[in-house]
Amino acid sequence: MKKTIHLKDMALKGDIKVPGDKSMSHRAVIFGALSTGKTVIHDFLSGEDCLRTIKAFQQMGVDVHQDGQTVTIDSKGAHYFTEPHDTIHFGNSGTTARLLLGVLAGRPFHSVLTGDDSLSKRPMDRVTMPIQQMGARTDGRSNGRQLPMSIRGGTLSPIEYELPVNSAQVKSAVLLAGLFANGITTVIEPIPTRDHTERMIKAFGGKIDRLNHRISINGHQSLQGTELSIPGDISSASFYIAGTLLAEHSDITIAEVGLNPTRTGIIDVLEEMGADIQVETTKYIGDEPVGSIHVQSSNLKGITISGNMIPRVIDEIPLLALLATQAEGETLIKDAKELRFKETDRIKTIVQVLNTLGANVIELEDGMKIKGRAKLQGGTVSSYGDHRIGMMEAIASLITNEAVEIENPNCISISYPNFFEDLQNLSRPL
Ligand SMILES: O=C(O)C1=C[C@@H](OP(=O)(O)O)[C@@H](O)[C@H](O)C1
Ligand SMILES: C=C(OP(=O)(O)O)C(=O)O
Repeated sequence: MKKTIHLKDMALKGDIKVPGDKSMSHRAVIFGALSTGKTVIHDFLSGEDCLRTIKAFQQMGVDVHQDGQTVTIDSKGAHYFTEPHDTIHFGNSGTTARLLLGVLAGRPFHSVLTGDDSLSKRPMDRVTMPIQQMGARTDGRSNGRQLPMSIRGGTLSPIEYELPVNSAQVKSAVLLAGLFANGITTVIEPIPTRDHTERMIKAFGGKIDRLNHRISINGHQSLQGTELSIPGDISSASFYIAGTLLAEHSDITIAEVGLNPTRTGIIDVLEEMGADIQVETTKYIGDEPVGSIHVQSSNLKGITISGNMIPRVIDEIPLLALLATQAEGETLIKDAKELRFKETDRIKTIVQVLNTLGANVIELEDGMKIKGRAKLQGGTVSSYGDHRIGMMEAIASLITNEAVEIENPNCISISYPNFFEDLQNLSRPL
């Protein structure tokens, strides 16, 4: 399957609300299942990845009902989870795999876990190592490092664990396992990563403490079901932000989008690049700031993106690289080796795609160097089955001379099922 798109001579204009945040949608289902009583989730992201999280809990006997963007969970709590009869399939979702490993570590039954080709290549030992230290038993392919894998959980001992990789998924997995441990589990994160787990547990009546880089959680807390709404996903909003900056005479406002500071690195980086962008926090949903982003076409300049900033823009780097091809001067992205462990090796796929379109990007071990003001031609590029690469290619078509033909565009429904319709609705002839 292929999708041909060409948005040259189009501007992006108007107001939009993007679908619910993917990270928060996963976590709302997880905490709803771990809680006692009824949970109602509004504005849930009904993308393939989050549906995998729902299915996993249904397989453990939890009553989860999805009706469009509303999810209702009736749970008696984790003690009532039952051993799944069948393999649990995590599809393409790294978040489901890592966070569910944390939950299953604390359940005294056996589960067999699998994923699609991409997920089966991604490292799981970053999670199995700490949960084994806590007392879970796991084994899997490649010496236990990759899916398919099996897990038998049980009573866990608390640990103090310093993250060897800057990953919110690993942090969250250890904290979730910590809920089943006899005592206080502490995760030390040298560089802050997204903190939706820490914020959301409070909405379910849980307690978690942060002291500088140390996050501590007590085992055996009783969580209570709740009603909550999921704000728009800033990672999805970023595609339109990038498109607006690239296309002439463009001006959009994105409403009701999550503005958690661990996720707004994209705004800070774009401001440094010279973007005309304004952000306003209008309310809080639970502990999460929510508001609007207003952006207009801008001339950008190249910068260096590195260090502590990387986890705050980790999923936006495909877009930042595209923007850098049009900025004045050179952009350097470094300290971003984690990109090699995403749905694709995103350092390789970004470089490959942008160079095929006519850019000048040099691959580095931990990032890339991008020459600005390149004339992008267009052509045929694959999404490589990676939703964020596919969407970046569609946005590139705003500035390519010829059309962009995207091979395997279907993967976009992993995080944004109506992406092409929403993009079309924002596009106006110049
Ligand atoms: O915790 C999460 O919801 C996520 C964390 C990030 O992964 P890592 O924690 O592996 O960096 C991010 O790339 C992913 O899209 C979602
Ligand atoms: C890396 C991503 O997700 P996951 O790790 O959940 O597959 C992503 O959405 O870009």
